[in-house]
Amino acid sequence: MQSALIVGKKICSSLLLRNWVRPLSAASDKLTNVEVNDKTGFAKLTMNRPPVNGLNLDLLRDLHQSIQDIEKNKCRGLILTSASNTIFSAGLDIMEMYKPDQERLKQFWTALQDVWLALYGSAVPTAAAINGHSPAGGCLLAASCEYRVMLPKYTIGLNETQLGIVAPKWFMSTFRNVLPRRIAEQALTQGKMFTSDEALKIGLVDELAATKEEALLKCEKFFASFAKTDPIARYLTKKQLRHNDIKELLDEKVQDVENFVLFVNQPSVQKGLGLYLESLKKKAK
Ligand SMILES: CCCCC/C=C\C/C=C\C=C\CC(=O)SCCNC(=O)CCNC(=O)[C@H](O)C(C)(C)COP(=O)(O)OP(=O)(O)OC[C@H]1O[C@@H](n2cnc3c(N)ncnc32)[C@H](O)[C@@H]1OP(=O)(O)O
Repeated sequence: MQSALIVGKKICSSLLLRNWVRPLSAASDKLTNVEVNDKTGFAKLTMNRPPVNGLNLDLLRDLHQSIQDIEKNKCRGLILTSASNTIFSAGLDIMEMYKPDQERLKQFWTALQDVWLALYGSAVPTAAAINGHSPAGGCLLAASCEYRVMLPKYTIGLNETQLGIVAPKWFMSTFRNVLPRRIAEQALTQGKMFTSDEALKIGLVDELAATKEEALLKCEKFFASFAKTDPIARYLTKKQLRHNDIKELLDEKVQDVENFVLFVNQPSVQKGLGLYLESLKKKAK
């Protein structure tokens, strides 16, 4: 595990200090970084896998560990964001799916399931400060949170159909939890990527912010809106609302991994992934 959890149980639950707690070790070699504001109890979980926060097995495992740690420490809010200035997350690291090692491929998908289950079902209030592009798996993470604040001039969406991929049911449930059903259906079938303005208009994000700092503040303001609610009642309400989506994946977790492995190993899918990777690399030249 490479996550830098820089808060101990004491700090998080007793809320003693005033500012964001500084990292204990340099953040540059960590895939995720957690900072807890000991005054508010809000945790900032930053993805830090340059260049694009591609969700590979290691980053997913780190994310899972960090979410669990934040949860265990009874933080009062979790803000998911990115260390990059332009990318929230490019979604799944396609290298994990292209010519894969079969055992690792299973672990990879299981790790994604675990991150989703932890984030979507988190007892701690969650928000995403989307400070860059957020396609596919990046959008999944943001949409799994309860609130989203996005910076202008970026794009977000579940673009799977454009890549010849059928998004799994739990990706779709996540979208349906945020968007009106008809808009979710159109967005998913078209594989549409929305600009920040469009995302705001359809309700995929809740607010726009000019800077990352402003986005973080807006996420904190969202958490503050729960000041007068009972945390247990709040969580049980969220839990019930999300119960069916979570149960559906839990009931089919192993089958879902098998579906994924079967799908990814199809020669046509491998060919498509190879071409897509090439196109991304050509674009970078
Ligand atoms: C019914 C049964 C169902 C079973 C389940 C089946 C299937 C589900 C399977 C899969 C689900 C997948 C969901 C996903 O998340 S797939 C990933 C989708 N992501 C994308 O399409 C985004 C692609 N990337 C981009 O659009 C741009 O890179 C981006 C806008 C994010 C950033 O642009 P920018 O110009 O800043 O940077 P680039 O030069 O494009 O990229 C830099 C560098 O990074 C590499 N790269 C980018 N994205 C990825 C990625 N997702 N995976 C791996 N590598 C990526 C890019 O190639 C460049 O590399 P290099 O040239 O520097 O080596």
